Amino acid sequence: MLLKLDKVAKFYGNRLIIKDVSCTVEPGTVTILAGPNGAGKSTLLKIMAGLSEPTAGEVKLTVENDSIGYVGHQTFIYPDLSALENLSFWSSLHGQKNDEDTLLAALDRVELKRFAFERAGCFSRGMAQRLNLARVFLLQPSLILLDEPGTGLDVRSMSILHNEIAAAKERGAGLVWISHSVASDLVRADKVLAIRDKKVEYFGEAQGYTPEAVC
Ligand SMILES: Nc1ncnc2c1ncn2[C@@H]1O[C@H](COP(=O)(O)OP(=O)(O)OP(=O)(O)O)[C@@H](O)[C@H]1O
Repeated sequence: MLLKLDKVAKFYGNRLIIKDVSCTVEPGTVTILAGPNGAGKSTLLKIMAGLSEPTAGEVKLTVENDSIGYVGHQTFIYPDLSALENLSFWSSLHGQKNDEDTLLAALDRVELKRFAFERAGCFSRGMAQRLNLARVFLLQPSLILLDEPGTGLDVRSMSILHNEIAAAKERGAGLVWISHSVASDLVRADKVLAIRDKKVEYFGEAQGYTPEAVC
């Protein structure tokens, strides 16, 4: 087990967002986090990432903070640095020293190798999003938390994302993924955690989940 939530609740001020959320994330699995707009998916993912404290309940992690990769709505890319410098900087922040070949290979995986020495500030939204994915997947985290990582990606880039998700799962990472296309991404998932009306409506095998019933 990589992560366990036990009866997690979150209030913003006096407003209850989610309550009684219990689930586990196992190595080598993909869990889709589903639910309607405003259900509290991003809030829950931030709690899993340790970026937000639950108001009640427990979050148990068996991995170090450095082994959590989080892709939120912001890309955390430095516009004045090149793509390569961004990856190098990010690696060093996490105590990793990657040589140029490794960084170029990471850029190649997201089809940005030929832009390696260009300022990231000039990148299109999709390119920035792909660089952001390279940044997270490069570090090979044990737990990967993805908040709508497909936003701004075209069909080809979506397949890059799907390949990275599959490769991370293959090497034993546990992934929690807020997808904006739950119905089509179910085939890529092992489990679904669906939130509705502030609580868990479904936590179980992806095969047994019917998106229409929840969203
Ligand atoms: N920092 C915050 N302070 C106060 N309220 C917040 C904060 N962050 C989120 N909320 C509120 O909490 C609720 C859940 O938001 P959240 O972003 O977690 O939902 P979501 O399921 O990810 O939504 P979406 O599918 O639209 O991205 C929303 O009503 C939102 O306005």
